[in-house]
Amino acid sequence: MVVLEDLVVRRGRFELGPVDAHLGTGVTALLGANGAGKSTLMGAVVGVLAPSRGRVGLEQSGSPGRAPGYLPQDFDAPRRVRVIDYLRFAAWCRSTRRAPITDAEIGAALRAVGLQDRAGWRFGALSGGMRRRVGVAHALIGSPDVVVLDEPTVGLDPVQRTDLRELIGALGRDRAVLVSTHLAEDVAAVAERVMILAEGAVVFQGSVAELAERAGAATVSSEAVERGFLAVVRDRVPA
Ligand SMILES: Nc1ncnc2c1ncn2[C@@H]1O[C@H](COP(=O)(O)OP(=O)(O)OP(=O)(O)O)[C@@H](O)[C@H]1O
Repeated sequence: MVVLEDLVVRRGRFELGPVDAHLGTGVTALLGANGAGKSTLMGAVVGVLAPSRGRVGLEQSGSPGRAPGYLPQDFDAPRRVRVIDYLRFAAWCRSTRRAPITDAEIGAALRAVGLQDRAGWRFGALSGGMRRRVGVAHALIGSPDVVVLDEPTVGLDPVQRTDLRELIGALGRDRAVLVSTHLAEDVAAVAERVMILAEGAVVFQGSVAELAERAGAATVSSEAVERGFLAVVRDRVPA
C-alpha cells in the first residue's frame, strides 16, 4: 500500500535514505535512536516533507485521493476549540466532494480512542494523554487506508497504552499502519514488521520474529525486541 523507492529526504545537514520499502497491510514499527530519522521518514510518507530523490507511492483501495491519516509527534490544537469542532474542521479538510466525512465517522473515531464523552470539551481542558488520543482520532477520521502514527503511546497511562495498542492492532488488519515508538512492548504487542533507522540509514527490515532472532531469542517478547534492536544498532555502530 505504501511503496518507497530510492527515497532520500534532506533536512538541513541531515540526510535520510536511500529507503526502499513496501509497507503492506499490517503494522510496521519504526525504531531508531533520537535523531535517527523516524519523523522525517513519516513526514515524507504522508507528504509533508518533499523527497529530494526517489518516490513515495500510495496505493489506496477505498476513497481515491484520501490522504494518509497522520499523528505528528508534536500534535497540538488550539486550547479554546472544542474537540468535536476541531475534528469537524479536520474532517472538512480531508473530505472530497465524492467522499465527504460525516459526523458519524467523526463519532466512530472518537469512540475508537475512548473519548466519545469528551466531544464537547475544550482541547485545553483535556489531560496530555487525552490530547494525544484526540490526535489519534484525528488520524483515523475518514478511515484512510494508510495510517501513520508518530509515537502515539507517549504520555499515555498503562491502561490507555494497552487500549491504544489494541486499536493499532485492529487497524492493521485491513490497512497499512506505520508507527514509531521507543517502547519494545509496543513492538512486541502489535507489530508484524519492523524497520530500524540509524543515522538516517535503514539498518534492519524484517519481521518481529526475525528481529528477536538477532538477539538469539526463539520467541517474540518485549525483552527479545529490545535486545534485537540493540544488537542491530550496535552491529552498525561499534562502541
Ligand atoms: N526542521 C528541521 N530542520 C533541520 N533539521 C532538522 C529539522 N527537523 C529535524 N531535523 C534533523 O533531522 C534529523 C532527524 O530528525 P527526526 O525528527 O526525523 O528524528 P527521529 O528519529 O524522529 O528522532 P526522535 O526519536 O528524537 O523523535 C535530526 O538530526 C534533526 O536534527
